[in-house]
Amino acid sequence: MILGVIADDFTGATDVASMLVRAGMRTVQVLGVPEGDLPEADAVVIALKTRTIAPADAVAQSLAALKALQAGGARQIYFKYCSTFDSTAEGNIGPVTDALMNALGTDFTIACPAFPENGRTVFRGHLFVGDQLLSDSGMRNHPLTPMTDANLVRVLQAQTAHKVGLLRYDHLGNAASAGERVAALRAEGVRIAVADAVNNSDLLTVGETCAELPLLTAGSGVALGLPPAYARRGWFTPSDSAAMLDSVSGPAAVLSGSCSEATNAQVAVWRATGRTALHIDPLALHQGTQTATGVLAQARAALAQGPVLVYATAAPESVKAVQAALGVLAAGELVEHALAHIAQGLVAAGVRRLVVAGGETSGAVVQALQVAQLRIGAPICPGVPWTQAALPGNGEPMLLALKSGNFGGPDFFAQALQQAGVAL
Ligand SMILES: Nc1ncnc2c1ncn2[C@@H]1O[C@H](COP(=O)(O)OP(=O)(O)O)[C@@H](O)[C@H]1O
Ligand SMILES: O=C(O)[C@H](O)C(=O)COP(=O)(O)O
Repeated sequence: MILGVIADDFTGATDVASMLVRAGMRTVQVLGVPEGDLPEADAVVIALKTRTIAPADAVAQSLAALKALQAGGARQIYFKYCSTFDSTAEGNIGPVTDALMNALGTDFTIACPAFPENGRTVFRGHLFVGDQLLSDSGMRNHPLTPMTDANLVRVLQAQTAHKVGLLRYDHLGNAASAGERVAALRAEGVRIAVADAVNNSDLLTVGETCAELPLLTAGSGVALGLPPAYARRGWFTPSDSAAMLDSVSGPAAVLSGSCSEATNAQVAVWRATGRTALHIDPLALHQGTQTATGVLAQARAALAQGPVLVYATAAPESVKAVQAALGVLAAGELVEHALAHIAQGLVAAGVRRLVVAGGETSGAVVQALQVAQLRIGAPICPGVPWTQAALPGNGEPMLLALKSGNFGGPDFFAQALQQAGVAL
């Protein structure tokens, strides 16, 4: 193993795994910290569900993942978080980064969430989503991690006691210049440098500059720049390793717990087609006037007519009203548990092609399905591949597309299902 990745949510894990596969690395994703040995691969991605949990718990799980990756022989560790730097004020990007640095005995790393292909760029330390500052984008309304400050140096400095600096765009013309700037930052006592990146060329420079650091922290974008740097060092030979997933038949479904602008649009497009779309109302769930079991029964009945969408996805004002009534974390858990229960019931009813929208949602669903490992297939869109799991017990194949909330075009759900051979 060359690269060991610790991802703080499940869609982010498949996102970075997909980027590594595209760059020719044989990549396997495991879900949670496995008991036994890690599979043999160029890169192993350990998907955790630590983005919004208590910092101490996120640190403990990340250190356990580090231990497993080190036992697997990883040369470099990559802490993967969201391209929109999703975190609460307490963390967990800062606390986990600090803990991993201490465990690895390193005094310097970078923080580079940029993913220009999906409109995430960092300029002078400020994160942009398209042409909007992060704090002006839809991410300001995220249910669990509202991002209200685009200045990443300031955001990260509030999460760590170590000095945070900036590897600015004008030092990224080439790896030599970037390396000189890194040396200067280290001499100034900077331990974590936010790295600008406004295009893929910057990511290639960052990859070459950072390929021999014990640790780097990033979104999935840097996974574009690292493999070429590894190949230049003779560490691996790129191959077309995107898994040819099995052809899987059987009913299909979409479960959506993301409330991002992109997912709201995707739900609206699906509903406009007249296909089955079943709404989960968190307040009704809480009051008992709606139950996950009841929605599951409706969904199972509708499978005979074709793929079904079950969604809690809602506009920001509706989400805020639910959170005011139930509490932020309680509302999130209530919906995640409902969608996880429905996922279990749909798989028991024969669903074998499943799209899940939302990082926390995907974590809850995949954990409920007790899936241990994913083979990474071809991308549906940048950052979202189809993956293949073996269901516990009989090992029957199942296709899963774990969609990051902000990724994919308006017609993503139909596009994904058609790519998996579903007739719509
Ligand atoms: N209508 C709703 N009201 C309140 N919370 C909701 C609602 N729908 C979904 N949620 C919660 O919002 C969170 C969305 O997070 P996530 O699944 O990671 O989506 P994203 O990928 O867009 O960040 C989850 O905890 C989910 O349970
Ligand atoms: O946007 C990214 O970098 C990742 O794909 C990711 O972490 C998405 O997280 P989300 O919770 O699904 O938005």
